[in-house]
Amino acid sequence: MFEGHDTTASGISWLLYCLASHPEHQARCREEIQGILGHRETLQWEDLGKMTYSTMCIRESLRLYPPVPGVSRQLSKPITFPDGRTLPEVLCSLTNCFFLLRILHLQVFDPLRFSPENISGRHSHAFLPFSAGMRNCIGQQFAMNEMKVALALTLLRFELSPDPTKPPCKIPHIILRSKNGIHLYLKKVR
Ligand code: HEM
Repeated sequence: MFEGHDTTASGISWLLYCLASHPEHQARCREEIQGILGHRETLQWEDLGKMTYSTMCIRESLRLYPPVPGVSRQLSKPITFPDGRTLPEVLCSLTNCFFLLRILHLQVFDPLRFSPENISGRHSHAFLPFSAGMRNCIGQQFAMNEMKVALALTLLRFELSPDPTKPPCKIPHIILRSKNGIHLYLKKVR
């Protein structure tokens, strides 16, 4: 169940963990969602586009905890780089998004990395949770919307905090999981 199921489950789980671990960002997302919904308890399609801060948090969570830690490709023909070095056709090249995303940036949860001004000069391939090119994720918009809905409906009802006795232990298999699960406490908001 790679496409569209385990990926989204992983994305939502790590997102909730990130926000549980960063109450200040969790509160800001909740305020944003409450401001958009007012007295409503369900989301409308138009609401999703207004979740600016929550979207930045989702992207930051995908950067630190990419549900697909790596993708592999087989070259259909050899490539020669400008400096003369070549990659042969048979080589299966692996882009380790997990490595890439974590090494190129600080390992601190900072949603403002994805503010409009901060992303304006950034290369489009600097952030690759959904891969890129011809075989990128066809469900990425759907996945982002699923994550927004799950986040909004959860934060409207619950305050999240991590269980300090059971920190998650990441295992970057095909899908990024936690070996021991992700344990959070939920407290009713109202
Ligand atoms: C957070 C959620 C998701 C993440 C991080 C994610 C990530 C990815 C990545 C990295 C790839 C490329 C894999 C590769 O080339 O080896 C991919 C492919 C794909 N994804 Fe997603 N995905 C997510 C959700 C979804 C959803 C919700 C759907 C469908 C509704 C979906 C459908 C697909 C399909 C069909 C492919 C194969 C595309 C192709 O080979 O042309 N994904 N996804």
